[in-house]
Amino acid sequence: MEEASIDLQQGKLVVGAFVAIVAVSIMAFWLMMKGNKERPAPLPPGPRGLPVVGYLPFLGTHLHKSFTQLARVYGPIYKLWLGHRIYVVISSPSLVKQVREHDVTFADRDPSIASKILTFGGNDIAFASYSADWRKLRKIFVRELMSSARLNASNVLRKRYAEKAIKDVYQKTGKALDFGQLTFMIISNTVLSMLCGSTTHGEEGEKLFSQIREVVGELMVLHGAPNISDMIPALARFDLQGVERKSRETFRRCDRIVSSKIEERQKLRESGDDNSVSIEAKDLLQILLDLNNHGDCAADSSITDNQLKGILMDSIIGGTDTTSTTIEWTMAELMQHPEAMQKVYKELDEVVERGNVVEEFHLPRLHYLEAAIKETFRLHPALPLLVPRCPTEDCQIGGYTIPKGATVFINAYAMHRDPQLWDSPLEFRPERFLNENAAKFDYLGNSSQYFPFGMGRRVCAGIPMAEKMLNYILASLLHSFEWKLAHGSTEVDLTDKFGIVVKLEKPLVLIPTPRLANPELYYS
Ligand code: HEM
Repeated sequence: MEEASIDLQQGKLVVGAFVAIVAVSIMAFWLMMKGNKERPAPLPPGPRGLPVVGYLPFLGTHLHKSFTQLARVYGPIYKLWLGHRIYVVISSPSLVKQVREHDVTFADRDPSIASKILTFGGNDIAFASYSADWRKLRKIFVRELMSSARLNASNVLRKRYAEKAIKDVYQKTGKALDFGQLTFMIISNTVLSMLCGSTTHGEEGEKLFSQIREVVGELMVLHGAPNISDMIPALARFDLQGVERKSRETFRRCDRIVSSKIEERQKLRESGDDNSVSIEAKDLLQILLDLNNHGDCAADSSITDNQLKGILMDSIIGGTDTTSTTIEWTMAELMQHPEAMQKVYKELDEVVERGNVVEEFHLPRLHYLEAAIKETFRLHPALPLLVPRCPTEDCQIGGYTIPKGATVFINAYAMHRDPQLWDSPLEFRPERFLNENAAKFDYLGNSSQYFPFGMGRRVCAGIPMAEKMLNYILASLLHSFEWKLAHGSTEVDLTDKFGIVVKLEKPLVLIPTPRLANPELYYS
């Protein structure tokens, strides 16, 4: 009996101990999981900088290149302290995919002091915070400027200015031309006439375009320049690099250009001499002025004076410099690769034929030319770091925390040249964008390794117009002329100059020779 009771007690003890062990293990596991959940993921790794200024003194002048080199050391996501602010740089497709999964969180911007000044206080589309106002402006812009109907109607303008330029170039046969200046002129003429109807001709026109080109160039540098006042707000009032002062000067010049166009139109309206009802002349400015005159700016489609100017500026800047710079880069790469240039000419001869000038209906059949443009975007994305994003809440990417309010750069330049993603990534090979890859790598940001126009809800708002202008103007200039390097050069200098838009440091100077079958085609 006694033995049986001892056995029973021992059995109870064993079961009790077992239950206790299981309970303690469950508790420990629960506590561990709870602890894990509550402990935030760490910040991304990154280089140590100096006290106060952080890593700023080591960044150099070409941010896209410095950021690419740092990724080799710290990996595809890293942070930099620049002054008191944290910057995160992302450069791998899997992390880009995660950013896209948090698209709304990353849809905000945090414009620098310069960008705020230059965009009428963030009253544009590109630098506006993610808000009802941004949605309204972007909707107006896409509906009024980018719809198929509007773009088809403006075909006549692209044709007019391309033909005018071809005629001018024909008269300068055998002479050296600044190719970038030529394309900027065609594009700004086209964009200005889409925006504000008529353009200015003769000497006055030349003066206006050189002003616009200068101002847009300054703007691009100021938007992209690292400014210590942004990083250490306490120093902002000293404006140590003079960025704020320069931005205000540039802004005044921009404002004068935009305001003069608005005043011109208002005078015409008052005098009743405004013929802005025809499809060609019912331009963006007219539509914006109508929306501006609604009076009630809280209403769905009404816009303020600053928003009106902000949209116009975005269209001029977004529409001109990015596109003409890309045409210049494509031409530079083709000049450097005569075998690719010959393939472009062969395709033009087959599709368009030398007895005709290029028309927009030819463009969908110019597959090699399109591949050459895509390859240029891969090597020289006009905005290599896109426009920086700013998460609206703490967010985990790649196992690291990106804190709310950080400035996030997505380094398209690094991914477009990553040897793990592309064969011989530094070689110019349009073939990689032919056949099935033509659709795989589109401009809409569907691929996480190729996105020259950005991605998600802040993707470039001007893609349809950019695509039409790029392909048509390049095809027309190539089909009409053979080009050779000026000054006896045998190589193109492909050194780049950093700004929010990255350009060729030295202008591409070329000599044209006519190649159409009939001289009359230059005077059509
Ligand atoms: C070669 C031509 C162009 C390139 C490479 C380009 C590239 C870009 C890029 C990378 C962004 C930032 C996207 C992001 O943050 O994800 C952007 C934004 C923008 N682009 Fe373009 N762009 C071009 C032409 C144009 C044109 C022709 C226009 C209009 C006329 C335009 C208007 C805009 C606007 C309004 C935004 C701001 C979008 C937003 O924040 O909601 N762009 N562009």
